[in-house]
Amino acid sequence: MQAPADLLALRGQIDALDRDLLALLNRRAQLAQEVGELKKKEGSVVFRPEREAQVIDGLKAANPGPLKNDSVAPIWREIMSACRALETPTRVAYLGPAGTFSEEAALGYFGSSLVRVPCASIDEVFRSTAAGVADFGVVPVENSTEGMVARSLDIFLTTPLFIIGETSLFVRHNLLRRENSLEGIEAVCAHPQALAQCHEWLSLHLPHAERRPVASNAEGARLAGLDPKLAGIASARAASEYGLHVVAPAIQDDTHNRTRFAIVTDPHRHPAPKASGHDCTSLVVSVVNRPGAMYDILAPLKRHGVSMSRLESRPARSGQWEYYFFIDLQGHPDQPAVQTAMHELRDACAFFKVLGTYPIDVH
Ligand SMILES: C=C(O[C@@H]1C=C(C(=O)O)C=C[C@H]1O)C(=O)O
Repeated sequence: MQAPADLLALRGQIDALDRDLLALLNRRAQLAQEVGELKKKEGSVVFRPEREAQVIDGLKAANPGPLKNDSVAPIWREIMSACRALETPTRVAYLGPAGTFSEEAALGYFGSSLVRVPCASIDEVFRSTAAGVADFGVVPVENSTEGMVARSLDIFLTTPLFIIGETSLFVRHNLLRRENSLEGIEAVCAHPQALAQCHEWLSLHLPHAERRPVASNAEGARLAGLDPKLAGIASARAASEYGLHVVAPAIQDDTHNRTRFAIVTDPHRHPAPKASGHDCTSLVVSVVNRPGAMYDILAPLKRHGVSMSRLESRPARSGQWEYYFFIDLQGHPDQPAVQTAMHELRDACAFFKVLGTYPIDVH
């Protein structure tokens, strides 16, 4: 049946605009190529997280609508990803295999024009990035239900890599299986964090099924694809990747479940991002255990008006100190108040390491 005339007319206008957009995007891509040539001459790096954050911030501020501001960031991340790929390939390591939330975080942050380097463990993500097999690594650092990701934080203590960005993701866990039914599931295979985040649902609906921890949720989905007695807990993308049914969607106990990821790289190959205007500086420190030690950490921040957006403690395993504190400060060391507060903090601490300074995640 012929579409009504006004629909055809509107679609005609959309087609014409798409041609204009394509021409504009190609002009943008050419400019990015020229920027790439300049960078090559200077011997400087291609990826500039602070510039990309400013591009998105600026467009959101200028957006007259009706396009929602939430749509601006993902659209321009893709555009910048495609432009960046014309300058140089971006190789990104993350906890694989295909279909993990870490992969989704990598695609959300860098856009889909990237070279995927899936790794078998968080340790391998750090190792591959340090060895130069990947330019960047994406590692989970905290979850809104389960708290910190201990393995990542432990590696941060000693890794030579530093953080140049952050991204966070709504994590929706789904029960996946070959059969579209809950009958006859003997074991649920997933990453220990996912099993923990779905604890109440599993206790209620599959009280007799074994909870089997595996290296990643995608690995659990892969195993569920091989054996009808197994189920996995993973993303909807993993379901299509492994040909499984979503037997029960969104089974996480907390509907606002979010995971925050850090983007890491080698400081010998990549400079620290310059100030973008909305930045975060991550530190790990320890103090000798004596009365007032915690006050000594907090006092310099109060004195210089620097806000702290995160304070996490982790037991030290050396026996020498009691705890390490992971601290996120709002701001960039280019700002005198932040720099002075960090100097004073360093003097008050037995151990002090800057993990990185980077633009705050823009949605
Ligand atoms: C074009 C540039 O290179 C990259 C691509 C960007 C873009 O497409 O806007 C922005 C920053 C860089 O990550 C640039 O540095 O300006």
